[in-house]
Amino acid sequence: MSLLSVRDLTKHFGGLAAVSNVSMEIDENELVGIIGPNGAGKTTFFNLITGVYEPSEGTIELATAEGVKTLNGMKPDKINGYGIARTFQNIRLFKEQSVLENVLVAMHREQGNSVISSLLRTSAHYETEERLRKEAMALLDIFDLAAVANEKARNLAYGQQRRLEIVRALATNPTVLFLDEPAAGMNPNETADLTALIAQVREQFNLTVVLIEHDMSLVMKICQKIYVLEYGRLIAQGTPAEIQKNPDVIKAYLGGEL
Ligand SMILES: Nc1ncnc2c1ncn2[C@@H]1O[C@H](COP(=O)(O)OP(=O)(O)OP(=O)(O)O)[C@@H](O)[C@H]1O
Repeated sequence: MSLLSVRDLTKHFGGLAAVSNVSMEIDENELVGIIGPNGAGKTTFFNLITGVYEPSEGTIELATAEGVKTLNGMKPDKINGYGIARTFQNIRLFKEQSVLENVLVAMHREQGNSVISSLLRTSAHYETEERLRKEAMALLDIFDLAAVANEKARNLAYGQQRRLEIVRALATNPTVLFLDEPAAGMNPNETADLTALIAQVREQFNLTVVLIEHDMSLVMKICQKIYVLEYGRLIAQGTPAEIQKNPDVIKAYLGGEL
């Protein structure tokens, strides 16, 4: 079986089928892009996989160390515990906390550190804290954020905040990383740097990456496989080269250049 297997996934909002009969098989270590016009159902698809919404129909299965898990109906934290992490289209940081604290909070959720052990402040607790701090700093360093570790998140430049979001997702130690428009609002240089970083961390942490992105330069450059949604339906799938010449895809983008 693939790592993530989605079958006939459907989500209705009243009379609207935001996602309609979508099936996907995503393999371990694959880098997958999901594209489509505004309102095509891309974010809803992410919300279904990550437990924000429950599917109206269909199944989502993830191969884990404990066997195949059906994710339908699971809460986001539990799904995260099985190795799926995500970022959001709109930045969701703790703006008044430092960059480092933002990462540590994400790690603590993964460690399941109890309030009691924090209160007792045992030496084991201090050792764990120190190890987590080092890991957090190492992650921040990869994303060129170590120098601003003690800054409040609100003081970071926009592109840095977007990178910090990815660090926070990585801090939960995922096997699959879902990125919702990671390059949104970035300039071409920032987008190019981010593209390289995503490819690098995928390699380094042996991750599977699924990203929604409107920036075609990023999608076409790094994705091995692209899925195209339109009005909630999957209208095409293939390699970047196949997608670029697919007539249905070109039509969906109103004849625009891909
Ligand atoms: N909670 C909700 N309640 C009602 N309708 C919703 C809800 N969430 C999404 N929709 C609708 O579902 C459809 C798909 O929205 P979605 O945000 O998934 O599209 P998208 O492809 O991510 O769009 P964009 O590229 O603009 O972010 C849209 O018509 C949207 O208005």
